[in-house]
Amino acid sequence: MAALRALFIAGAGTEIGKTYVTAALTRRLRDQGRAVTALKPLASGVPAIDDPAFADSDTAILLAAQGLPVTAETVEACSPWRFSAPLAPDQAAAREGRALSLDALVAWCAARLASHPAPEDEGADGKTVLVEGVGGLMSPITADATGLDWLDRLGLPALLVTGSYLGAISHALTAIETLRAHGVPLVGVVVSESASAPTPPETVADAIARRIAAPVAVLHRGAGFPDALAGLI
Ligand SMILES: Nc1ncnc2c1ncn2[C@@H]1O[C@H](COP(=O)(O)OP(=O)(O)OP(=O)(O)O)[C@@H](O)[C@H]1O
Ligand SMILES: C[C@H](N)[C@H](N)CCCCCC(=O)O
Ligand SMILES: [Mg+2]
Repeated sequence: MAALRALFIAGAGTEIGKTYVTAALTRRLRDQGRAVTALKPLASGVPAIDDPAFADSDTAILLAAQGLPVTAETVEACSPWRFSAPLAPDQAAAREGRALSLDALVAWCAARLASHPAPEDEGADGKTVLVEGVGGLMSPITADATGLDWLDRLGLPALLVTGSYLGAISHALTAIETLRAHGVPLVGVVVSESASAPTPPETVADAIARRIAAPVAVLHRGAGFPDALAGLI
C-alpha cells in the first residue's frame, strides 16, 4: 500500500490525546525512515515561547518529535496561529483582539501540503504531513467555522483520536458518524487510554470497532503508536 501523503488528526474531544498520538506517530514513521512534518496550525492555551511552560505546549511536543529545536522560526512554521487563553480558538483570539479567517488557515495548510512532494512520487525526498486539529471535531475555530469545516476544506483523510473514559464510546461514534456524513475518509481510530477509566481501553475499542468499518487500535498509557495502524499510514 502506498504511504499516505497527509493525514488530519481529529479528536472526539479536547485533551483526549491528539498531540500524544501525533507525536507517537511522528516518531514511529521517522524510525521507519520516513520524513515527517507535524503541524499544529491553530493552537489555544499556548504560553509565550520564552515562558518555561511553552515546553508543554502542543507545538513544542510536535517539534521535539520531529527532532527540531524550539526557535521563533520553527514555532512559526509549525503553529502560525497561537493564542494564550485555553479556550475555543475563536474565543481565545477575541481575548487578544484578533480574529482568525478560515480561508487564511486553509490557504496556509494548502501551501504547506503543496510544498511537500508525495512520498510515493518522490521516494526518500517526500514527506508525510500530519496536521493536528484543535479541540474536538466540531470545536469552533472562527466566528462561523468549526474544525470540521477546516477538515472538509483540506480534503484530507482523518485519524480519529478518542479516549477510554466513561462516555468515550458515544463521543467517538458521534464523531465517526459526522465524518461519514461529510464524506471524510477515516483511516482509523486510536483509543488513547485515559488516566482514569472504569474499563480497560480494549473494552472501549471493541465497542467502537463492532459498529464501524475502519480499524480501531488501543494506545496504552505511555506506549508508542499502535502497530495495527502504523502500516496503514
Ligand atoms: N496514551 C497516553 N499515554 C500517556 N499520556 C497520555 C496519553 N494520551 C494522552 N496523554 C496525556 O493526556 C494529556 C492530554 O493529551 P493531549 O495533549 O495529547 O490531548 P489533545 O487532544 O492534543 O488536547 P488539545 O485539544 O488541547 O490539543 C497530555 O498530558 C498527554 O500527555
Ligand atoms: C484549550 C484546549 N486544550 C484546546 N486547545 C481548545 C479546546 C476547545 C474546545 C471547544 C469546545 O469544543 O467546546
Ligand atoms: Mg493537542
